[in-house]
Amino acid sequence: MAEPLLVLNGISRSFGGLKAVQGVSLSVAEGSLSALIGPNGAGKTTLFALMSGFLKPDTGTVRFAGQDITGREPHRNALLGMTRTFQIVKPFAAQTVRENIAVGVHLHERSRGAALRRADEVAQRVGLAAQLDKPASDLTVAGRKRLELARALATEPRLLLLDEVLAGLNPQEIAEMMPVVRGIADGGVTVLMIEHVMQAVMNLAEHVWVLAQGQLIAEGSPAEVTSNDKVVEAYLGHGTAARLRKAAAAKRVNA
Ligand SMILES: Nc1ncnc2c1ncn2[C@@H]1O[C@H](COP(=O)(O)OP(=O)(O)OP(=O)(O)O)[C@@H](O)[C@H]1O
Repeated sequence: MAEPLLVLNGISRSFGGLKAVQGVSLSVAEGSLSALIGPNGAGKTTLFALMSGFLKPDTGTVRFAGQDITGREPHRNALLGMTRTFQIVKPFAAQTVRENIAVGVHLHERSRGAALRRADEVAQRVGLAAQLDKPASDLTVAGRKRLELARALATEPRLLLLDEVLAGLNPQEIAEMMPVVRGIADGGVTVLMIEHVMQAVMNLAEHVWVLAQGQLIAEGSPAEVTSNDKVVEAYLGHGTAARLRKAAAAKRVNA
């Protein structure tokens, strides 16, 4: 059987005395659309940085596309097909949307003309075709999120790591963005997303990993993890699962 596209084995990373990520092992299957969730400060972004080479793990290994890439620079990982987006979106404000997307295309394409033409195709995929000539600074928050997605997609990833692409969007913008993410996965790109918007996790993800205080505490389908006591407690505090069950039982008796 072919090795999964991404395999983490016992990954740990501390910052001073803080164990941000502790002994995380997981495998991402090629072609899947999955999510990494967990409370604030759980270590999700750190784990993305460890996968993609922005940080080096203290211990553990990262394998991607059949190769050991532990500690390898992000640029080399992008060439191999792993690209991440960032929570804080920073486009080149004075440049047009087309030029910003072309920056991503240039990973594999030297010709300026070809990169700009390819940018138009990528913009189409994320719903930015009408904004191509605008400076990036003119985009709304939702537009900037789409641009961040487009720049990543322009590098032609096999694995796309999305760090909260829905954060800061209103419910309508979230509803409009979800099919874009689905479309990218349907187009053959393996997607792993960090996401706090549970509606998106429930609707999009086939598989979910839950991180709390640097450790994986659960994994499974969205329905499985959201009904897991450990997960409820990680989000809402110790004893919550029991309290919720008690409240639900009392409600049934009173009904
Ligand atoms: N470069 C760093 N130096 C020191 N501490 C860091 C660094 N990066 C992250 N941390 C700490 O590591 C822990 C995990 O942070 P991380 O950003 O990975 O969490 P997260 O799950 O992505 O949180 P959020 O959902 O709020 O974005 C936090 O306590 C954070 O303060």
